[in-house]
Amino acid sequence: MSLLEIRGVTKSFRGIRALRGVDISVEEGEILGIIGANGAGKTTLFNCITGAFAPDSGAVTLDGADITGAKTHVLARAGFVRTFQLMRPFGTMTTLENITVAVQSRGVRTEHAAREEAEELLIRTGLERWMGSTSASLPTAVQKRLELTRALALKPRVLLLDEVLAGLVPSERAPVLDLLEELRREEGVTLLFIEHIMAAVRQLSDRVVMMDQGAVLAEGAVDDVLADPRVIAAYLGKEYGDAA
Ligand SMILES: Nc1ncnc2c1ncn2[C@@H]1O[C@H](COP(=O)(O)OP(=O)(O)OP(=O)(O)O)[C@@H](O)[C@H]1O
Repeated sequence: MSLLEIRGVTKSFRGIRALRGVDISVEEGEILGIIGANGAGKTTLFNCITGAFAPDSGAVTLDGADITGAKTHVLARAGFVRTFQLMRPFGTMTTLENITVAVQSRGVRTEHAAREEAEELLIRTGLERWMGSTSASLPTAVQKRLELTRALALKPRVLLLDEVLAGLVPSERAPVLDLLEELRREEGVTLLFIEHIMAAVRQLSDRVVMMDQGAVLAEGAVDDVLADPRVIAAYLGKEYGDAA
């Protein structure tokens, strides 16, 4: 049994079939890259896994337990943490306050202990010089690292990243990728990430799923999927120039 199993998941929005029977299994500790053109259904899949939407049909299981349509807070307790394409830190709070709140949300801790842990995390993710800055004032690249630090503070079992590298220039991507590699090495976190930057998909993925028009078109080892003529025709042929 895989850690996370998505079976026959469908979801429509007023006649638009965003997901048409998606089957994906994810092993514990695996890093799964999810690629596909705009509108392929990637974000809707995340929404169906993390409880933002209930699927119309199909099932999602975690460790064999049915979590289909469970509420976001129940899934958060089960260890699902998600980042969004548009980041959502509390803009008027400082970086340190944001991470302290995330640490506290894991359970009852004294404010002092939570703050200490938050400081350690911010040092680890290279954000110590921004500890006192309000989150809204940070440059995009730093906000992305803050979003990842917040995810780390929640100690995820399954982490879902939605285009965490979007809007970053290549030199800004490297520290984010290093952080994700470290997460894999040191925390053994199971990671599902949606990404258009193919260099990052190649670097991080143990396996890749390519979605097209609400369905899985190809899946397997990263080199095989990226060389698959159907993937090139449906996605890479159009976008690889920009994405690579
Ligand atoms: N809340 C919603 N209401 C209506 N339609 C939606 C909603 N969410 C997604 N859709 C539609 O479902 C389809 C799949 O969208 P989705 O955002 O999942 O694609 P995506 O692969 O994540 O694309 P992108 O790479 O642009 O983020 C699209 O046609 C989209 O317009």
